[in-house]
Amino acid sequence: MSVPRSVAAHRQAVVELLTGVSADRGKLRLPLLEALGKALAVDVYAPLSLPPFDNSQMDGFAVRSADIPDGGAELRVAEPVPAGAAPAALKPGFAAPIMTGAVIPEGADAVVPIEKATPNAFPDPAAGEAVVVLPSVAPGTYVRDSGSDIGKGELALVAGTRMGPAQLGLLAALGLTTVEVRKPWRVLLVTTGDEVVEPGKELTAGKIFDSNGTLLEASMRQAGLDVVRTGISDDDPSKLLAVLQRHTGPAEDRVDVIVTTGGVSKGAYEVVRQAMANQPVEFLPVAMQPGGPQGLGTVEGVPFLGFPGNPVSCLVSFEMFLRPALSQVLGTPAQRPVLKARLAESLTSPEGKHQVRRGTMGADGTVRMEGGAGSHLVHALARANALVQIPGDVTELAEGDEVEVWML
Ligand SMILES: Nc1nc2c(c(=O)[nH]1)N[C@H]1C(S)=C(S)[C@@H](COP(=O)(O)OP(=O)(O)OC[C@H]3O[C@@H](n4cnc5c(N)ncnc54)[C@H](O)[C@@H]3O)O[C@H]1N2
Ligand code: MOO
Repeated sequence: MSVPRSVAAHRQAVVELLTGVSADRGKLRLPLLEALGKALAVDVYAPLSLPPFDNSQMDGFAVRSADIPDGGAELRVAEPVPAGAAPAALKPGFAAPIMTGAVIPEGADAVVPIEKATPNAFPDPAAGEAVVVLPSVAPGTYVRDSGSDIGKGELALVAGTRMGPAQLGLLAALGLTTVEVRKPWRVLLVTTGDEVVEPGKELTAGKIFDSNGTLLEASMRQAGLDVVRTGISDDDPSKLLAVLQRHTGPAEDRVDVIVTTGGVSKGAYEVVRQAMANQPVEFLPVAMQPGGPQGLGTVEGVPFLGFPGNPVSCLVSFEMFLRPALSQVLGTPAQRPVLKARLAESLTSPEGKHQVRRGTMGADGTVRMEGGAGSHLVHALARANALVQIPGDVTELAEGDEVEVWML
């Protein structure tokens, strides 16, 4: 019986396994929204400045600050400047009603918010000439300078950046409609087990629906991977190996990583273990629960990860090993946010095993457990928003104790 490997050592082994894969699958030009979650393939430089022109930060009056001495001044009201208009220059002695985002007229160098004007409402342009009394204002007040966010020609996003909402929003602000991203890695995902049937099919005695396929495909897609599914493999090892080998050849069908679920522990029909008998794949215990039994190696040179079959175990395996390793090797996906939280309840944990409980982080910084430690508890998993990390040397924690949580 081999000594269980630590969580950190197993994660490092996954990193090393993936480091051997060529990270460069080429580039792909996609419409912005289809690039969500993918990694930028090239540096992007700003084709224009942001803001593109000096503009007002407030609804108010654009003024020449030199026109207003300490104590304020009465100025004549000029033509209003709505957002989107190209205004005329501001004459000395005038104040132009200006809206947030509108171009600062030539000659103006500050904005006085409408709340500080007397009267504190914009005059009706149809009512003829008007005057307004304004307090003095320093040059530059409430003016958003052209290029103050980014200047034309500056580096907007560096190659490798993960395209989230903010990054895509920036590219849209720069007027871009498409972006070059790294072609995502392709993962072959195979769920196994004679007892497992596709959702939607008939559930006969002793059978259960396949939750792992959906759970892991969703996790992988969220992490920016392309997923190839084969359907559920039964308990025939030679058939399983043949399925995997269809995706390990030099052709188009070759994948970058293979992930299976189930068939890795100590039962009499461990299909994944048996299928890997002549492949450089190691089956080993990791000192973690859920996700203790793991398979790791290569099939015809393609990295292979054999996750355990329990649904929570395979999700935890993905979050603890594959997702962080991808972040490290590819730069995407982003790491899960790691927080400290206070336990809302006491708990116990098995000695010598890093336990990953599922919990809900509250707004008050406490975390409460969702369900028990069992790795079959998919309903409790669906209520959780965090993985609660309990190190292997901790066996008891009291309410209020601090724990590390990974936000899902
Ligand atoms: N004698 C021992 N038995 C077990 C050990 C052990 O060390 N000694 N380890 C236990 C632990 S921990 C885990 S985790 C599981 C891992 O088992 P396998 O990876 O071999 O997976 P299966 O036996 O195929 O399935 C386990 C469990 O999960 C259900 N399952 C499987 N696939 C799916 C799916 N696609 N969707 C939903 N549920 C699935 C399956 O029906 C089983 O209930 O082994 C323990 N046993
Ligand atoms: O380690 Mo298994 O993954 O508990 O359920």
